[in-house]
Amino acid sequence: METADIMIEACELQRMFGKKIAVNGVSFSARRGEIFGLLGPNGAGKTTTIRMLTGQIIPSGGKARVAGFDIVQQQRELKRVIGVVFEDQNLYERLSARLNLEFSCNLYGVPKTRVDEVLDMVKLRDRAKDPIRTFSNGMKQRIMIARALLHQPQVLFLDEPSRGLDPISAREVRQTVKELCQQGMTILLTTHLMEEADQLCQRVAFINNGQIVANDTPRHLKLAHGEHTMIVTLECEANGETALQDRVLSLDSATDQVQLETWMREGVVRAVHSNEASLEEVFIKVAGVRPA
Ligand SMILES: Nc1ncnc2c1ncn2[C@@H]1O[C@H](COP(=O)(O)OP(=O)(O)OP(=O)(O)O)[C@@H](O)[C@H]1O
Repeated sequence: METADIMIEACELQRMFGKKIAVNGVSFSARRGEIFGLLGPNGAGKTTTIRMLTGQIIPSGGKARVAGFDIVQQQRELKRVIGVVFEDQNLYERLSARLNLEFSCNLYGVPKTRVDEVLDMVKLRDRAKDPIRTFSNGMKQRIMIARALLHQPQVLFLDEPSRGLDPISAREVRQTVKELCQQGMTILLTTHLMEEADQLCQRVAFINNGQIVANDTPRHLKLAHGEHTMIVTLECEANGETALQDRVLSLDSATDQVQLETWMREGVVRAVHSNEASLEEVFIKVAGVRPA
């Protein structure tokens, strides 16, 4: 991997709050154009990690660079290259989407011509004139993302982007995140929704009790830690009628393989499906706790 392609590099990051260790030696890296997911249950240390990487709090130990800038020594440069969306939706409800964004342009010295560009990026230009209070929560979230993109950051940080959203709104937000990634944006998001991470992220790190317990692509994690099973659909006779029944067999068990061969010989197998482990199952196995 070219060093220039590493957009986030965290090395042994640590953060104490009094005697409590919220983040305990976290190391990972994310490449340009990648969606990297930091996954873990409540209190795992996800938000604290993001707050350090975005220069909002100072680490108690360790180092990190974002887009090449040291998160402690080069905060001014850092702020120029990152966009951040935290959970609370602090938009002006009575103002239109456009005025909300123009207000931020004034604050950050960005030309107002940029507003239409970011509205296009989140596919809300047709709603530009409408007051925010008429927007769904998902649309509000996309306006927050648009606002974070005004100054053309290279790395976008999203803390629980679909928390509190209904499934349709959450899907819209995920679509926006995917499109931004396709345009080359590097995105670090936190989530406790394993399904969301599986759909979106090229790489994920599982975090629990302030420590990373696994870090890989969702596919590799599922292959390495998931159980290898298949679902066999059998045709059975019951009370003179034919019924279908699903049975789960382990791919790693010799006994189960013999069983499958027997069913095949008997001609009762209707279908065989591979049964991939979910990321949630892998998290529980690796971290020893539920992600949510
Ligand atoms: N300002 C603070 N003062 C004291 N303790 C804190 C502070 N911020 C976070 N913590 C503690 O640090 C730990 C990690 O919190 P953090 O918010 O990073 O977790 P999280 O993974 O983002 O959880 P959630 O999904 O609930 O937001 C928790 O035990 C939390 O109570």
